[in-house]
Amino acid sequence: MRLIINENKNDCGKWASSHIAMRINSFVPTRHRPKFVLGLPTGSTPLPTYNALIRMYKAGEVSFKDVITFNMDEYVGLPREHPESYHSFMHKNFFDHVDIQPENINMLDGNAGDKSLAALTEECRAYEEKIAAAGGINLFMGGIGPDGHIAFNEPGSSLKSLTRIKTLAYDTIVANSRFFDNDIEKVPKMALTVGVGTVMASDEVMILITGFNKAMALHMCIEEGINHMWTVSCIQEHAKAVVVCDRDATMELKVKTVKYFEGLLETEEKLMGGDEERKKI
Ligand SMILES: N[C@@H]1[C@@H](O)[C@H](O)[C@@H](COP(=O)(O)O)O[C@@H]1O
Repeated sequence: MRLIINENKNDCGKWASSHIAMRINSFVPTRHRPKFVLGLPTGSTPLPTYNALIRMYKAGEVSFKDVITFNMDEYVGLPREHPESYHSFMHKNFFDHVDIQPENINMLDGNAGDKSLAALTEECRAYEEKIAAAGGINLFMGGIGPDGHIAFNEPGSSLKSLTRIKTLAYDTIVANSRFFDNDIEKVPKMALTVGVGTVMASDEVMILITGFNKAMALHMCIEEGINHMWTVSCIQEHAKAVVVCDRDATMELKVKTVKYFEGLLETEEKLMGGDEERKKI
């Protein structure tokens, strides 16, 4: 696993966006996977990345014309047009500003069919099937909750889980109430989410972790063992995982850990030259 420590969240956005653009631009289509497949998160953490990607698109540095996206999660029962639905979030903050083809956007429908358990379960099954039909995911970008959840894989989630319905942890409901007038009653209590196993099946995982309130989660992800109570820690087992964090999020890490990862980057820079070359590793 690589840990890229940036000074602040905007620098994280710059690093993550140029990493995504580099992967899209160097993608070679195959019969099995004709288009680049990108997994995407919502939340405040990826906003600097989305903003930077939009700038890069406008500057002609990257195009999403041949990119298929799969979003991580969606609330159950929240109307698609609701300003806090992840559907609205993604269009407002990213899709509406780039050249992605609408038919290449995939998002879970938290109002599928008659919203019965059976209909929602079928929605999740079909989502996994769609990912497989696209050839699997090249790069999954994710954020985390303060409790270390990835997508909506709350503490205790199976590390082999696939896309399914999840009941949200109380901590997550409280954390996300900031988007619902700070009223926990207004926060949906269930969501559809890709599983830990879905994220782990992608070719590469990039997790963004910024802010003091994520410091304990970063510590559990980097310095402790794999644990279903901090589902992001699963990426220790991924063959190609990169965590992009800011200085604030490192506050619970040992000085030695920080210096170790910073030293690795410095050495890579010396040996490999420019940033672009280094990121291809
Ligand atoms: N389901 C989403 C997660 O996928 C996201 O990572 C998290 C963090 O949000 P923020 O980046 O705003 O802290 O929010 C929600 O819980």
